[in-house]
Amino acid sequence: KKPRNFPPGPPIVPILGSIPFMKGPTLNEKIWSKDLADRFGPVIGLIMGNKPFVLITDPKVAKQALSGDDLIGRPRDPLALEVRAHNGKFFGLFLADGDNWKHQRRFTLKVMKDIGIGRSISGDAMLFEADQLVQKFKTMVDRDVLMDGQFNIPVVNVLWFMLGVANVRYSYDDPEILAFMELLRQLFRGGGFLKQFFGILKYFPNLSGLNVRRATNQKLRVPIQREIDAHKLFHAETNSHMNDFIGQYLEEMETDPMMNENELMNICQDLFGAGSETVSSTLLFSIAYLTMYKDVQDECYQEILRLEQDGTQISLQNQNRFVFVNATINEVFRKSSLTASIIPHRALRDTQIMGYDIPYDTMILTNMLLNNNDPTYHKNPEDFNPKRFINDSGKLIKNDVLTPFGVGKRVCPGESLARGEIFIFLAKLIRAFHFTKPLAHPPPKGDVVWGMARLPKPFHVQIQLRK
Ligand code: HEM
Repeated sequence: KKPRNFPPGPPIVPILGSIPFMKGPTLNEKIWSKDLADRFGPVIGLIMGNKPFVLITDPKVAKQALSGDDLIGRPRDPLALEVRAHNGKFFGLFLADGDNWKHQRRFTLKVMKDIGIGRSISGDAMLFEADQLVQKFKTMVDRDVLMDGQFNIPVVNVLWFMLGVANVRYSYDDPEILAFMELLRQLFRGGGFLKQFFGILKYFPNLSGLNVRRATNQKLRVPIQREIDAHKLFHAETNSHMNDFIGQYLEEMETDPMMNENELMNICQDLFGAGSETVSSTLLFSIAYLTMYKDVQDECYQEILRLEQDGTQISLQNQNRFVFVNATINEVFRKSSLTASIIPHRALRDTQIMGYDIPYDTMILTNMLLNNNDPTYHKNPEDFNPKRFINDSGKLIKNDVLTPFGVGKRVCPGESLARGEIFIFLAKLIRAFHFTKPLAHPPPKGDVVWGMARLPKPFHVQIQLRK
């Protein structure tokens, strides 16, 4: 049964809930369709399986709803409970909620600000990785190259750098990092939030991918645990201060009873899980769009050259001066809609949105995919046009509707890190290479495959060294 005064939505039937009354061939297409918003408006009440679920399609309503405290829980995903919970409780950042989550998040944000983006040293790590990538790409020029996974190692290296192995970087053929990366990829590509509507899937662990997810998760913990142990040993032997994330967390544990090794392990898993495929996929989408829209690629290159001639090098400190490159990155976020929605939220108490009743435990999603393609917010949304993010005075426009990192109290803690990395990698690549259509394969079209997010379908390009 639908709850009383629930937001408007399609009728429901037993077991499947609203699904038979939603248009589209797949569950993803049914949920993110324009049809639902056209029929029911900005706040839509659905029943999925037997669970109440509210989809917010208006960006202003989403911003307001998510900035309060009522809707910042995370649903108790029955499949994630099997894989990540201890005694029925979630730890870390991604899946947890409540006071413990708030505490861990506050500490993580503080340390990430100190070491992640605020310090030039992490910018140096990004520049170093970007230069290695340029060297790697130089071995692939003048032929068709399959773009799939090229950015994973440099992106994971930057994360390892921040978490705790500042003096070690993995090379492109290191078997251990390749295996680690493949696990992250499997988790992200095979995942999908919508499976959680159907708790029954946990009784079919092979069919639902639960067994693979469980094994992958176990394997991911191994190198993280090794680093935690190495930090503990180093601290015990030298008693010296450690300024990377793992080191700072271990030191905090000595005085703060809410911090413990289990939380630390879960946070590290979350940072890798949320911070690798997202960034590398955005970079892949960027290469696809730059190849498709040569004029945009040329304008990025001209900006980089112009600033270089004025003495402005590609660096985190100078990031804001590269207006057109940053506008292009925003347009990649909009056009790809890598994140079609926020990660599902949960009502922590009975509450209201726009006068409708939202009962405790209701799942909440937004529809950023729809907003990103809505002509009310983005003129001619089908065009790839970075200039929509630049005003008449040549400054970057902050567009409140484009929110790839979410909004409100659970907004992505990795936004600055991600934007910094994407900028540095992309600017360095555009400076060195020209990306053109492949010779013997179909040209990229920005095609998407669904996993935990909308991910780029592998495509071919030709890489030419700029003279
Ligand atoms: C292109 C890159 C990225 C995009 C588009 C992205 C987007 C998002 C979105 C939409 C959310 C959900 C917000 C919500 O539920 O309301 C999120 C959460 C999160 N992201 Fe990111 N993200 C990116 C990169 C990163 C990076 C680099 C890191 C860390 C190193 C990271 C760590 C996290 C974590 C830990 C959460 C969960 C936060 C919580 O629930 O408190 N993300 N991200």
